[in-house]
Parts: sequence; structure tokens; C-alpha cells
Amino acid sequence: MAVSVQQCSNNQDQPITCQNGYGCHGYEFIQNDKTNFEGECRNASTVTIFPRLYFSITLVQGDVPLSSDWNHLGFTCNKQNLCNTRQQIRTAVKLANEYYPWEFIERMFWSVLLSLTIILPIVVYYYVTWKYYTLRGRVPGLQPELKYGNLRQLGMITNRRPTDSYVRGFEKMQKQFGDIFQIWVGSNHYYVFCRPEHAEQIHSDRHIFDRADVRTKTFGLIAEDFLITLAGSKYKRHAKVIIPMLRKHRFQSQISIIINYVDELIEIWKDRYDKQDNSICNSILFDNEQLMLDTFTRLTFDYDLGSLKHLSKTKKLTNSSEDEIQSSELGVALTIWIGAFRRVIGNGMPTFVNDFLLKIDKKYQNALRTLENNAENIIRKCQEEIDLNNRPKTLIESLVSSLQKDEELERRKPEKEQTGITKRELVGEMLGLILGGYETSATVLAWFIYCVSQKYEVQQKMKEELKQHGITKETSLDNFDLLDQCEYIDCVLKETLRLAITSFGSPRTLLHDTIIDGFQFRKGDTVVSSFTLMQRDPRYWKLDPNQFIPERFFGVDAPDANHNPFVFGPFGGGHRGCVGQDLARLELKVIIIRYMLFVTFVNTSANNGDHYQQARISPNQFTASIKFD
Ligand code: HEM
Repeated sequence: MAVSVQQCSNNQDQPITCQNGYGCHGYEFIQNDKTNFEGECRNASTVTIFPRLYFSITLVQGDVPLSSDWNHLGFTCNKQNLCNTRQQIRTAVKLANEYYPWEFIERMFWSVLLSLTIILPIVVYYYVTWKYYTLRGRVPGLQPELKYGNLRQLGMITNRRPTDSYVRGFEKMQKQFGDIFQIWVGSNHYYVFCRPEHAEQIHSDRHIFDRADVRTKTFGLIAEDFLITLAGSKYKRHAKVIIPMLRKHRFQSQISIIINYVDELIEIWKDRYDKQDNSICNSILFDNEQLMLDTFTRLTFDYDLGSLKHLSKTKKLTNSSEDEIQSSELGVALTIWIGAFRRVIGNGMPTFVNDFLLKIDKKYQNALRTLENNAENIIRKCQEEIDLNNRPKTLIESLVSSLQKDEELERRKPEKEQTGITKRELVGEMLGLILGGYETSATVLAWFIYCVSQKYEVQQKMKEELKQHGITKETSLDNFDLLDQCEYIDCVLKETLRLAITSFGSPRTLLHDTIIDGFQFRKGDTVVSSFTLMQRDPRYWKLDPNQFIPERFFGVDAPDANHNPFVFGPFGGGHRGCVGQDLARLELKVIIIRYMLFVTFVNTSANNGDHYQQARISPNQFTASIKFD
């Protein structure tokens, strides 16, 4: 750390001229300031950095008048004189060392370090508290706690485990604060809105309300190239390839695929429960998840994941076959991956912490590799079969035919001008779509079974309707007109979607400052239109909204047929509403029809109507007895 001046290698004393009476603050400074000083010592003559730092500290602290200071050090600069030669500078530095001894610097160094180790954590604590866990503005809410936000205060988490759904937390907040409140779900902050006029404003202006940042920070950590996490030009580039392939008519010729899979599950149930003493199924959600995994992946990616085959084998097989091992490996990978997703959205940690935890989580990384390998298999299979001269017929064909020919070239273009998608993006989309496409529908199916198992008469009415339209076990169902005639089943599905709590609402992040209902919100704030609360709010429904009554929508005089459209939004709304809703409705309707042709679900005494929070919100410890017709 000693102060030193190195010799110029050519050993010439170069004159340095100081102009306008400028003080000479060290040799480096002189060298760099071409405006005020002329001449320089060529060939790397340097004064180490310390004299400058040291001078600037000690000059202030050491009580030496600035004007005379450099005179002490042997510098005499004024307009007329040559300022210094290097010899003078050497003298100056030597003098400086005598003036301000080394111990003083050392003392300074340690005091600064000590202050930093005390001050820094305090500053970080206050910064994190202010950024993540403080009420904002005038909107009412509960003062949040560090790490948990309002999760613990609202009973959504106890002993670090999720114990209640976010929706129940939202309900408590609405009761306490009214239709507009703010809530901290861990480190995620939302302004929540519970009236249809709010929903209308939020869903109508795409230039202000866009995909929520919080989605990109949760979904984005595990599927960064998934549509739900994208915005702007990249979103448009992906949406162009995906959305047209999810329209209802695309799947008309594939209804038999849905039927085959649902029949496979019914066969499994038959095997397990028909003519058995105990016909109680306690894996309703899990079984439906396997059904939806296979159905969705086959419909969209033309690939059989084999989840139902695995499900049927697990009970019967004692010796595991290769097929079974492969299938279960994939199933395990999906479970781990989705488990990571649930953690990320539920643990309340800031994004960078979750990002770090995922990176060091070996199990998760292995699961991801397994999933990516499977996605690559699907792509390879499609690439072998696809005829690029024909228009794509399925989602996977559309994705594969839009693969960029030269990724490097596209990358160099601005995002707005890029076309197609990269291989990496394709894999990301596949994983994201599988997650978005199967879990939600499976959860709705579980809710459907839950609701109808308590209402025998609703199931009888559906069965009657099928008979009325001549729909039997042999009917192919690929006639949309015939499907449309089953209006009561539509009402049952709509009522299920109204009551099924799958998420708390549609979150959006503001692209510009705006005012909602008299409150000012800033660019970057995240707002939520809570359709889940409105769907069960007595102000907006004529019949008791907490009851499962499909008749509220059925017939010309149906009491709730003319409800405000913005109080019903199971698929969200606006330009970032669910892109899979056509497909989901079709799958659900066909599956419900098949269920009603074969079985009747009966409530068991174990059900208490409770629900629990996972990635989706599902009926808690739900069981149903399955009777075969
Ligand atoms: C019953 C089944 C389903 C339900 C209840 C459901 C619900 C939702 C909801 C509430 C949203 C957020 C909308 C918003 O923020 O306004 C959403 C978005 C999305 N859903 Fe679904 N969904 C279902 C099925 C599907 C299926 C089958 C797919 C796949 C094809 C899918 C793909 C997506 C995608 C990609 C988004 C993000 C759209 C965007 O950000 O632009 N969903 N879904």
C-alpha cells in the first residue's frame, strides 16, 4: 500500500504545465486532464491509486488549506509557471507520506469496514422490508410481516406450511376492508378488486393492463419460455404459432382420443371398485390428473405419455416392465417439477432466492432434464413425420414447422422483427402448456365429481338429457351440433366452473400509471380482478351463490342466466385470458358425458366441503363412491 512513483522508462522529465491556477491533485489526475494540463510523461509513468484516494480523504480531514496544500507538497502551479517535473512529483508524494502516515489510513480502513458490516445488514433489512413487505399508498390492507407478507396473519400458512387457500385469505380481507384492498402473498404484492366495473376496466385496456410480472417471476422460473410468462413482441411471436391451433374445430376429428382415454380410466375404476365391498375412491384428483395428462398431451402433441397405462399397471403388476419404469420415471419427474412450481408460487420468497434454490436443487434439475428429454423425443418424432409442404394440423406440427432455420441470425435481429421460435423456446412452451393444460382441467373435473356426488338428481338429469338426444355409449360425439344440444350438461359445467375455486383471479401489471375507482396506481403495480370472489358474491347472483344449482343457468327463465358478464371469469378475461378455454370446455364436456354414460358418483361421509391450496385449489381429502350403471 505504499505510495510510489514509478520511473518513466525513457527517464525523461517531461514538463507539465498547469493552467488557470488549477490545483494539482496527483499525477494521474494531471495526466488525465488534457484541458488544464499540457504534456505528459509517456511510457506509463504512474502514481498508484492510493495517493489520490488518500489525498482526497486527508485533505479534507487533515485541516490543510487546499490552496496552500500543494505548495507544501512541492507543487507550484499557476498560470505562468511550468507546473511540475516528475522529480517534483516524487518529492510531493514523499512529503505526502510524511504528512499523512500509514497508520491513519489503516485506522480509516478498519473503521469504514466496521461501519459497513454493521450498517449494510441494517440497510438491506430496511430495503427488503420497504420493497417487499410494506403497505403502499392509500389502499387499505394489513401491515405485512417479513417473509410471509399477510400469509400467516390470514391463516393461509402455519408452521411454514400452506394450511388454507389464498382465496380464503382474500375473503377475509374483503370482509375487513371492502372491495378494494392490498395484500402481500409472501413477497408478491397485489391490489385486489372485487367489483364487475373493476374487472371491466382491467380486462378492457390491453395498453395499460398486461400479463402480471408476478407470473413471470413464478411460472417464469420453471418455464421461462411459456406463453403465460411472456409479454410484448416475444409474446406475439409465440401466440401466433400457438393460439390458432387451440380453437375448438381443430379437435373435432380427435374426439375419439378423448373418449378412449376416459374409457381407459373408467375401466381402471371398474377393475378397482366394481363389485367390491369398498367402492370408495380416494384418488379422484390424482386419477383425473393422469387422465388429463394423457388426453392433453395426445391432443396437442400427438404423444402418449402412458400415465393411465402406468396407473392400471401399478395395481396389477408385481414385476416391473421396462415400459412401466419409463412411464413412472416421467411421472416422477413431472411430480417433482410441479412440486417445485408449487413451492415457488407458495413459499413467499423473493424471486432471486427461489431462482437460487432451484439451481442448487439436484432433484429438480434431474427432473427437468428428464422432461426436456421427453419433449425432445416428441419433437424428433414430429420432425420425422411432418410434411412441411402441408399446413400444420396440430399444435406440435405448428410449433415444429415454426422452428427458426437460423437461430443465430434471428437472435441478431431486434425482437420485433424476429419470426418463428427457437428449439429451446419450443421445449419451454411444451412443458408450460402441459402444466397449464392438464392440471386446471383435472382440478375442475375433481370439483365436478365433488359437486355432483352431493346431488344425485343433477346426475339423473344429465343422464336423462343424454337419453333424450339418443346419446349412448356407442355415440361418437364428434358432431358439435349434437354436443351443443346437451344444454343442461353445459349448465352443470358452467355451475362447476363458477363454484370451483381454481385460482384467486386474473393478475395484471400496469404498463402506465392509471386510476381505478378513484385510487391512483403506478406503472409496475400488480392488480387482480378477483373473479373467484365475485362468482360467489350474493350481490351478483339471484340464487344462493354458495349452493351448487345448475338450474340457475338452465332454460329461458333461468334466474341467473343474465348475470353481469364480468362477475364470471373462470378463464380470466381480456387479451390475456386463457388461450386453452375452447379445448378445456370440449374435453370437459366429452369426459362428463362419458362419465354420465357409465357411472354415478356418490358422496361419502368423509367430505366436509373443504378445499386446499396447491398450484390450483382443490377439494380437500375428497372421496367419492363410484357406482357403475
Ligand atoms: C378448465 C381448465 C382451465 C382453466 C380453469 C384455466 C384457467 C386459466 C386462467 C384463470 C388463466 C389466467 C387468465 C387471466 O389471467 O385472465 C389461464 C391462462 C392460460 N391458460 Fe388456462 N385454464 C384451463 C385450461 C387450459 C388449457 C387446456 C390450456 C392449454 C392449452 C391452457 C393454457 C393457458 C395459457 C397458455 C394461459 C396464459 C394465457 C396468456 O398469458 O396470454 N389453459 N387459464
